[in-house]
Amino acid sequence: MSAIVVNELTKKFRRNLVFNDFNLEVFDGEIFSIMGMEGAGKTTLARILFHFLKPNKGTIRIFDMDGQKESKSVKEFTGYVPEEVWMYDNLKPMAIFNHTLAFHGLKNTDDIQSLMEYFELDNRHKFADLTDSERKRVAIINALIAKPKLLVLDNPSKDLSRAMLDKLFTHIKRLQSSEGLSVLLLTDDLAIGQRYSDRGAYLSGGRLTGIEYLKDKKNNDKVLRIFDELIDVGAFEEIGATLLKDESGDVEFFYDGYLPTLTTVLHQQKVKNYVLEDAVLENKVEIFKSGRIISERPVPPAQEAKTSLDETSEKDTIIAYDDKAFEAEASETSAPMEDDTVILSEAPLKDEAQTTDAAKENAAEEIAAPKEEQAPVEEKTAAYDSDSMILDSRKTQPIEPVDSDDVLEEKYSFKPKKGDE
Ligand SMILES: Nc1ncnc2c1ncn2[C@@H]1O[C@H](COP(=O)(O)OP(=O)(O)OP(=O)(O)O)[C@@H](O)[C@H]1O
Repeated sequence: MSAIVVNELTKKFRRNLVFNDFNLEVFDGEIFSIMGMEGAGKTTLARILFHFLKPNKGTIRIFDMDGQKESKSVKEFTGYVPEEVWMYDNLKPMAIFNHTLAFHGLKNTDDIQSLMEYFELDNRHKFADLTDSERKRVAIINALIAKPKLLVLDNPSKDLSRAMLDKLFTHIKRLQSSEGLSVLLLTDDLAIGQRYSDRGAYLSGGRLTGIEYLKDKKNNDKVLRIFDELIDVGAFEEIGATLLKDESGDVEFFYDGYLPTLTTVLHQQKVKNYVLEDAVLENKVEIFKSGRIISERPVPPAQEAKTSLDETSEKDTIIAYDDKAFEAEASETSAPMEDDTVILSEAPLKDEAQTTDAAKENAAEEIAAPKEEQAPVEEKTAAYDSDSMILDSRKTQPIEPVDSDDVLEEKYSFKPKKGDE
């Protein structure tokens, strides 16, 4: 049984088609990341999964339960850490956690203490007075103490330092092997997705592209640079190459297909001056920033047509879970960020309405409020210094108002009991 199965999901906000026949399967016990630019639809997907938003079309099954009709039961064994955390401002973390345990009928109060220590959180301040990082950690602990089978994390890197993220995923991986926890990680940071997931995919144009095994994955991603004049770009695109740069005498493609096919085309096109190099994450980021889609990997021909392969093309690049490879890539891709490539806190959407049913259904659950970001105090670990791989499509994704019946619930909060503060 899979943790999540989404079938032919379509979601639009007025004329803005966010999901278009979108399909997803997250296996039981895996960490799956969906990586996409800001505005690609990650938060919308999370809200649909938890029935806070109604899709126009499609089915959602969470551990084989109907994500919409049985959403209340689904919430009993799932945890959601939203990008923007909303909680009752006057409560201290401990009171919030005790409420959550009571809601789930659990008594594991020991977990609260150990998780607070692990995530370096104390109980001195009310929620309203916490930093964004502390609020996010409250949401994480709140989700974990309910012992979920599935955890959905929406953009955790927005408020957490790399060191804290590393702690979070160390803990998650422990739960993955001891309890079989499944995780859906939604992120606009490719490095985070690649770093922590078993499998991942890119969300673009309302669909998932390029599902990849990231753990221990050796891949074939290349960048081809051609310095000849008058190149037939179409001939390369036909075999799945994605155009990165098109200037006379300086053309670049991203290619992750079968290399002999590429060298055949190079040969046919009589290309003389070219370089084929291992791609770095930055190349993929470039593609996603530009809105282009990495083509499906072409199927290799049955008979390997061995041609005069460029020496460098024989060398595989290791992306993802191997630490050393990650560090190597991180150092290659740590170029300064462009002006428009910063993480930004998404302003809460004011045009969403709330229905009383959904509000009731989620009473006594999480979660948090938007706040100006403060610099996290945790130390950065050297391996995670490639901060530059953040995607941002703000300028191309205006927020449109939505019909009120599109939204089942925007915020979910709970009412505190007397004496909680
Ligand atoms: N309630 C809403 N009303 C109207 N448009 C919406 C609403 N919620 C989301 N959208 C639009 O849907 C698209 C997807 O937004 P969403 O927040 O899901 O993206 P995202 O990938 O999570 O981005 P971010 O990283 O900024 O959170 C955007 O174009 C956004 O403007």
